[in-house]
Amino acid sequence: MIDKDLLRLLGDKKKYIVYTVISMVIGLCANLGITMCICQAIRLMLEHAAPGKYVPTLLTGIAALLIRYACTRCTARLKDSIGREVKRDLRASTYNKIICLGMKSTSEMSMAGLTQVSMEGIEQLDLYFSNYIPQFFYAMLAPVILFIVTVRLDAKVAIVLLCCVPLIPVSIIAVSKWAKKIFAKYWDKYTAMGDYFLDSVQGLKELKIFKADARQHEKMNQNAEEFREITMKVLTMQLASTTIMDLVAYGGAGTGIAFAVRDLADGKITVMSAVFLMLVAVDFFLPLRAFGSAFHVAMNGVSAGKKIISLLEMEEPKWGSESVTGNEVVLDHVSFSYDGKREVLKDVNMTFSEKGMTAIVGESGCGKSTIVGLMNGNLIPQKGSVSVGNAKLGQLSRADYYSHLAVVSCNTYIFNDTVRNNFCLASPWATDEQMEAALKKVNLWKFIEENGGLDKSISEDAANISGGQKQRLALAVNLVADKDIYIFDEATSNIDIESEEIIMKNIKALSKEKNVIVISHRLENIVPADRIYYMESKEVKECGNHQSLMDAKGGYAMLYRRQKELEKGYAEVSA
Ligand SMILES: Nc1ncnc2c1ncn2[C@@H]1O[C@H](COP(=O)(O)OP(=O)(O)OP(=O)(O)O)[C@@H](O)[C@H]1O
Repeated sequence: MIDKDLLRLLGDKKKYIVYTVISMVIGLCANLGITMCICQAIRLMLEHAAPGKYVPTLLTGIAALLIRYACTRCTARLKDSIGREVKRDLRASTYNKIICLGMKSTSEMSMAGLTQVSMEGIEQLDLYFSNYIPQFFYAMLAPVILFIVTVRLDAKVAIVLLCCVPLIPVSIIAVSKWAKKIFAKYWDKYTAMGDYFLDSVQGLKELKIFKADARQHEKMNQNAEEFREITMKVLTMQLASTTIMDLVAYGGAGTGIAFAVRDLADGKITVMSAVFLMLVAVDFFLPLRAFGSAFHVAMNGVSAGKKIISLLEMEEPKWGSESVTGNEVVLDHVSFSYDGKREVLKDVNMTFSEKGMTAIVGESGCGKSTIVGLMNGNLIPQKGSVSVGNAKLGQLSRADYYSHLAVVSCNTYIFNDTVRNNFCLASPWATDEQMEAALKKVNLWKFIEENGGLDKSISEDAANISGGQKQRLALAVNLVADKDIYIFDEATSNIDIESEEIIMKNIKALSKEKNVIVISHRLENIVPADRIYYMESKEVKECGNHQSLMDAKGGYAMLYRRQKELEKGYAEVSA
């Protein structure tokens, strides 16, 4: 009933659970004190005692009431602390994990899934830790304490009540299997609905253009309907379970009371004992009844907790603490597979010199972007190694390596901020003059100057500038950052010829000083490269400069000629 894995997430907060249970137990004892005082008062009334005789009972009752009040406040505060601190710690650890995983986190778990797990999943776990776990221990202790107190008054009644108590956990266990399945499905449906919604909103433009929005709308409705159905199942299950627990609790208490009344009628117990037993009979069951209610809410937290654990247990790219000593990047007999079954890179050897331009080309799907993933440390090769300078990538400090590395791709993110602040994110020390010079290099300064200068605001994902301007801005930001190793992964795809030419001119100039690695579908762009690796179905097939590869008349030459013909044909059609 308590998940050990989830308990581990509590860390050093376990002590709060102990304090909470102690506070609840003291509250129960105070409650028993109040009940005893009520019984004593009834006895005094039956004996027509003088008012002065009520004073000690009244004072004891008030003291017990105050203790009870203090315990209730204390329990609430402790539960609140558990919830707050667990949430804070889990938010910090999921956030740190997402940061450590880098791009891996978003490639292995959908964005909606990540958001739901790190926001709502953690909220659900709050109830699991702050309510369910303390209630579990309290529900185990309370009937035993009550038994010890009542057994001396009427052993038969105490035994009957204690024997009926386990019926509640039995009913909880009976529905728990059903509940587990339903809650697992509930979370799956919930995240699926979130994924679908986010996907549809992100692709709304395409949906409108394809006139597929109505169909997507229907699918979204269907997802929402499935979620409604599973939610109704959850509620039905909770209602059924609560009804069963109520029957057991009040049925059990009723049976105990019936025995007490019979013993009173037979003269075996005093009126005071009978009243006391009647008043506390239901208390045998209420803690377990409350535990049963917490159980259903907790089950939701368990499903969310499992997802959080699977996120926290995802293997992180391994980094060390060494500093970068050189900028040459070497892939030595590298083989890689995403799923451990299908190899996507096989025995790849590549050298990217400290200075100069090296290109990787090949048909779509041959493994070029996978090589970028290996070079930026987000992927780890199963065989072979990636080295930078004299050190293996895994030995380097990530912060130090990233201070030497820039990766510019067609979807480099531009933040929803001013142009200046986008520069400052990468280079906090950058001056306005440096930014202006970089923007001039990429032929963007005139546009920026006419539109508010460096204070121009860029909207989310650069929606208020063109694709070519966005990519030129990304290049300018990275030029100012002044790194040593530049990877351009399809940095010029989907943009106008003018922007492409400007970017390629800058890349070539950069390669005089830096290690520049270019991946481009358009082979014309990599003609000036000092070295070209031509890949075909996961392997490096050819290597050399453009002329030597053309002379070799192999796969590269064929691909280059085919592209040239296509471009010529396209130019004729468009003319
Ligand atoms: N995250 C992933 N999980 C599983 N397989 C993947 C993943 N990413 C890529 N692949 C597979 O690995 C192979 C190499 O993909 P990669 O993206 O490296 O190729 P590429 O040469 O960059 O392709 P393109 O030129 O189209 O961008 C492909 O068969 C692809 O389906």
